[in-house]
Formats: sequence, structure tokens, C-alpha cells
Amino acid sequence: MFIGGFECKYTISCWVYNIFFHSLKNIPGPLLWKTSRLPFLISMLRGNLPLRVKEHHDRYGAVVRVAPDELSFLDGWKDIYSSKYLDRPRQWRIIPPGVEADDLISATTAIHARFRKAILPGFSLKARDKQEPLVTHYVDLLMEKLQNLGGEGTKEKPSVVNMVEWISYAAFDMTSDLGWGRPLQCLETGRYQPWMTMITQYQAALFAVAFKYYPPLGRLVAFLTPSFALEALNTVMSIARENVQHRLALSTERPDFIGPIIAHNKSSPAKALSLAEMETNSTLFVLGGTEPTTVALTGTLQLLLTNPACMEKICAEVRSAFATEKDITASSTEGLQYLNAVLREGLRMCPPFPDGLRRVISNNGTTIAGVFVPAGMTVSSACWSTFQSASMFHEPQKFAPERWIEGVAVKEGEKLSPYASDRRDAFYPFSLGPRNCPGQHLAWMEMRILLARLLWKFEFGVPEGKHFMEWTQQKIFWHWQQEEVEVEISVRADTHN
Ligand code: HEM
Repeated sequence: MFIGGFECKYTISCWVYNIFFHSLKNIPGPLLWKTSRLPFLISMLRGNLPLRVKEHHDRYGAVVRVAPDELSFLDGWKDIYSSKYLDRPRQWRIIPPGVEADDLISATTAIHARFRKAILPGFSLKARDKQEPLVTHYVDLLMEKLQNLGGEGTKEKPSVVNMVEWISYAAFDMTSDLGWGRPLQCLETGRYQPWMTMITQYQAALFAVAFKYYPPLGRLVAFLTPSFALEALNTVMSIARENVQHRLALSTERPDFIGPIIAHNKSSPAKALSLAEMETNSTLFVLGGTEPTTVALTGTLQLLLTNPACMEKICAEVRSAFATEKDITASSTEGLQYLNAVLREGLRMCPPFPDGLRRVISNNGTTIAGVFVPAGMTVSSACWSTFQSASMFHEPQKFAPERWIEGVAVKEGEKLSPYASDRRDAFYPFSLGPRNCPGQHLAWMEMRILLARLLWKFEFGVPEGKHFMEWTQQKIFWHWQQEEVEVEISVRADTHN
């Protein structure tokens, strides 16, 4: 009774402090969110946090207080992510129960810097060029599988295919070959490995984040994690262990992510990655390299199918540019203006990481987008809020690939494009700074080759009576939780080469 009364008084005094005395008291935001962390966490666990934060920006402006000690900025990208004084908050550094070593995501600044030095050569443009044959091998396999599905669909009788599954099979096979030295054989078998569906239950990981905001509960995470989830984790880590061991026995010259780490370990033994660190990071490569690429590509395909004029234009560009499918490569697709614009617009409309990548201020405070923020506060900019804001992009809800062409190059005397003042300088789907995406060169190559080859080889359509789910109806647990993108697919008549 006494404890209950004390807790009640303590909670109310925290609320009063947060509203009237907190150092962020003058920053606008919804009253309940400014008062307590709970509305933020409830929204996060319901899978709609980025959508709610965007609504708050629409209502309160470019800077919003989304929790007592957290601000969201529409345009804080460079100030937040380039600064060495801002790091990932401890609540968002998740090491799953039973895993000992850090990976890039959970590592503190010093460990992260050591990891990045070791891994970056495997993600350079030079490395990506050497990885192209391996990527092409899996694209060939995907095309073959799609062609054979349903006994070669024809225009009159197309096959219906869930592209989310097939693109993610291809992406999983590519990244597991690059990260673990051998493919997971998703394309070959036409299915996920059973443990893969468990390990991608990101909602469960967000529960762990929520608990860490209340330290006594955080300590319970290991006890509360269901035994099937622990088993899945154990399976993944033992697969990673086995694969890393297998990879270590192969030649260092293999053009994958692990060769450069082995070389780094030899040349800098003091800064070498331990076996456990190689296991956690290679697992991150496999997971981190699959879902975002799948979301970006299937989201873009869905947008093209619901915008027939854009589909017609991109098909015309791709089909006239290449005489044979073999001509479609990383370098030959680099100059395709409309294809590249479509992919950028796909990343704007369906950003694979829609939520803010949170950072905590560790020095004496810093200025972000003109607002001074004291030490200890959490800040972020989110792809969804920025890319969908009418103050950043003209007609943000419209799929308009031309904004990346007309808006950029306006010749003298030409009518100014309505997209000319789009904030392309705030377009960071891969983030920026020391923790940006190292896989972006590879991702661009995969996306360009895959989309170009799919559109060159196949005719796509929406099955009769089928309506795609509204993009924003999907839950967001780190990534969009895509159910399916079922499409009609048939081989184009004049593509047999
Ligand atoms: C369209 C595709 C992709 C997008 C939009 C994307 C986006 C991002 C973003 C925004 C981050 C920062 C995450 C954070 O700070 O929490 C990130 C990190 C990362 N990405 Fe990607 N990514 C993509 C594809 C890939 C691919 C193909 C790989 C290859 C393995 C990859 C590997 C990684 C890794 C290892 C990190 C952690 C980097 C670090 O913390 O230093 N990503 N990605």
C-alpha cells in the first residue's frame, strides 16, 4: 500500500517535471508523448511508430518531442549522423540472449570503428565489381526458376507468383554466399530454411528494446524469451559458426565479405576480429543484406504495377537498351536514367528503414538543425517522416520518378519543374556517417540488375480482382512486414536468346 502510494506520487511528479521543468519543455509535441515514454513504446510495439511520428511532424513542424527525452527532426541528417559525439542509445544495442560477442549494430563507438576498418574493404566499389559474377549467378538462377514456375506462364495464361518470396530467396542466397561462404539454397529448394522465419521476428527484438527503457524489466529479457526463440537463435549461431569455419578453410582470394577480414586479422593481429565477432558480424551481413533489398525491390515493383504509365516507360527504356539479357550488367545499367530514377523513387516511397535511427548525445550538448540539444537526449531523423513530408518533397505521396530527372537538371530558359525544390540533399535511405550502410554499392548493383532483367524478360500484371495492400497498412518492426506481392508473370515472346 505504502509502496504503491510512493510509486504513484513518483510517477506523477515525473510527469509534472517532464511537462513544466524538463530542458526540452519548449519543444512542441503531443502532450502524452512529452509526458511519458509509454505512448512511443506502445506505438513501436503496434508496428506504426514511424507513421505516428510523421503525423506529429505534420502537426507540430520540423522538430518534435516524441518522448520526454527524445526529439525527432525532419532535417537533422547531417548534424546527427556525421557527428562523432552521437552514438546508438544503449536500449537499441541489442545482443540476443546467449550471444557473447558484439556485431556492428550493438558495438560501442571504439569497437565499431575496429569492426568497420576490418569489413570496409569487402564492401568497396572494387570488391563489388569482383562480386558481380556471384550476384549474376543467383540472378540467373532466379530467372530460371521464375520461368519454370507454373510451366512457363504465357500472356494468355500467366503464372501467379509471390515476388516477396522469390526476391528474398535470391537475396538470401547472395548474401549467405558472400557472408558465409555458401548459399542457403533458398532458390534451389524454393523455400526458406525453417529457422529463418523465426530469426526475422523483429517484433520480439523490439520488445527487448521496450524492456530496456525500464531497467529492472530489461534484466528479465533472457528469462522471458520463449524457449523456441532461444532454440532458433542457437541454431543460427551454430550455423554461422559452422559456415565461418568452412569459409576460413577456403582461399582468402574469394571475392566475398570474409576474405578482407581474414586479411585484416593477419596484418593487424592486435585489432583482429575474434571468431565469435566474425560469426556475429557475418550473420548480420546475411540478415542485413537481405530484407532491405527485398523491401526496396518488391515495393518498387508494386508501385510500377499500380502506375502503368511509369511501367510502360521503364519497360521501353530497358527493352530498347539491351539486345540480349546477358548485356544487362552492373555497368551497362548505370546510365539508364529512368531505371535509376524509378529505384530512387522506390526507396523514397518504400524506404526499407522507415524509422529513426536513434542517437544519444554524449558530449556537453550539440546543435541540430539550429536547435541546441543538451547531453543525454536522444535524437533522430527518420526516412518516412522526411521522405513523405510535403515540406521536403513536392506531392510526396505521388510516385513520380521524374522528380529525380526533371527536378535535378533544369536548363536555362526552361520552365522550373515542380520538383526543382525537392530536398534531395535530405535523401539518405542508406543513412550517412560512420554507421551508414556499407552494403549500398552492392545493393545498388543488385537492384539495378534484378529490376532490369525482370522487366526485360517478363511481362508483369496484377491478377484479376487482386488489390495490393496499402503500403501504410503494413506493420513496421524495423522493416515493413511485407505479407506478399502476388503478380502475374509471363515470359515475353521475343526474349529467347
Ligand atoms: C536497399 C538496400 C539497403 C538499404 C536501404 C540499407 C540501409 C541501411 C541503413 C539505413 C543502415 C544503418 C542502420 C543503423 O544505423 O542502424 C544500414 C546498415 C547496414 N547495412 Fe544496409 N541497407 C541495404 C542493403 C544492404 C546490403 C545489400 C548489405 C550487405 C550485406 C547491407 C549491410 C549493412 C550492414 C552490415 C550495416 C551495419 C553497418 C554499421 O553499423 O556499421 N545493407 N543499412
